[in-house]
Amino acid sequence: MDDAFELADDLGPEKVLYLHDPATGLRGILVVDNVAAGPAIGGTRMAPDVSLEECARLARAMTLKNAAAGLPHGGAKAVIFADPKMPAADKERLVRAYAHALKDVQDYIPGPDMGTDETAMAWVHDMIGRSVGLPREIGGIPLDEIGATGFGLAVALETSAPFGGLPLSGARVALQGFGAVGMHAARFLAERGALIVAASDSSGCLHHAEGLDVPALIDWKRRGQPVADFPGGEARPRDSIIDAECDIWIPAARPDVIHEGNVERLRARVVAEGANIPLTEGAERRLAERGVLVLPDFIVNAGGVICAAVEYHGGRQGEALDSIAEKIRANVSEVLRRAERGRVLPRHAAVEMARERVLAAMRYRRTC
Ligand SMILES: NC(=O)C1=CN([C@@H]2O[C@H](COP(=O)(O)OP(=O)(O)OC[C@H]3O[C@@H](n4cnc5c(N)ncnc54)[C@H](OP(=O)(O)O)[C@@H]3O)[C@@H](O)[C@H]2O)C=CC1
Ligand SMILES: O=C(O)CCC(=O)C(=O)O
Repeated sequence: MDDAFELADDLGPEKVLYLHDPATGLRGILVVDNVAAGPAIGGTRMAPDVSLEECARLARAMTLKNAAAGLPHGGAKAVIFADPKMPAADKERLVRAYAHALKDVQDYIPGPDMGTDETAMAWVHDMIGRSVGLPREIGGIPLDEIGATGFGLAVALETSAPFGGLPLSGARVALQGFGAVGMHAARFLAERGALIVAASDSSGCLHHAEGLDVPALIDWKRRGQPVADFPGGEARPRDSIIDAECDIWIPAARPDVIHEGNVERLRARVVAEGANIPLTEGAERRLAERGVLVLPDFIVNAGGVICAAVEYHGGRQGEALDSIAEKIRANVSEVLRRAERGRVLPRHAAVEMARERVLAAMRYRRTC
């Protein structure tokens, strides 16, 4: 896509910036989608291969997510084109250059995303005094460390049980991605009695029909080991996660991983979208035809940004967790009730609900 205006509709994007710093090699994009409710919060992704279109779709997901959660913030997303596994000193230089490039973009508050973490947000904060998802030592609520999004996913799945979902006790769960979202979702679900029967990362997949030892696997992964090398399960190719025999499937890695070409392989009865935009529209439609309940990303993975907003406004960890539980419970019930009433996909009900809120916020703006 060459022309950013091709992305424009009635909500945004409001601003698209290309960032380039020849001295450090920084190349990046920022899409500020909509700021009607307040300055935009959204993650900064470090990855070599994200398109402008994907960044804009992720920014829109943030607009809808923040509006659905009733936060006084609009939506944005940024990408730094680079390998997140580069040496720490190079990463720090790049992230600091990125922060410097954003110093005057006051309507964007950077948060962590794939390839960035609390430390990266501390560097951004040090440069421009503005970021969320900070380490505890500088007054933050380290949202990835505490597993804010994984906690929200467990609450969402619990809430969905009476609306065509499943009781968590004994449910077999497969997770694609075992990073900040995936590993904590596994932990909170296992605590609620679920069996984690498969998990994958970028290099492989691990299956165990009787349930993986989640705390031991988390410890293993934190020591930098690939999940497939963990001794307590059977190693299989990375994408075998799609074929896992399970009741609940949780994408917690990259966008568009389930599409029309592989959707028939999914065995689950419920999909909880931990990742952002992990299923194509066609795949979601097909799953609905098969009676699979798909819980939409921007409703169920809002735990991280709710936590970030609580931190930004001076709240504490306990308040953040209470707020995540309260908002996600209310939204999942509301969306699934609307979907049932209107006989529409949960995603359509969720978009309708969030758009109503964004449009209402836009009507208060001077420029409206
Ligand atoms: N962090 C948060 O609070 C939130 C994150 N999200 C979304 O959730 C998703 C995951 O984010 P997060 O957990 O923070 O990211 P992390 O970088 O912490 O973890 C990503 C995980 O995905 C794995 N992975 C990457 N590519 C693949 C692949 N092709 N197949 C299987 N696994 C893969 C990585 O493997 P490896 O370990 O080998 O690198 C890693 O385990 C993203 O879409 C993000 O936008 C949404 C809301 C909030
Ligand atoms: O934690 C944040 O502030 C960013 C959240 C985010 O980017 C997301 O929810 O995808």
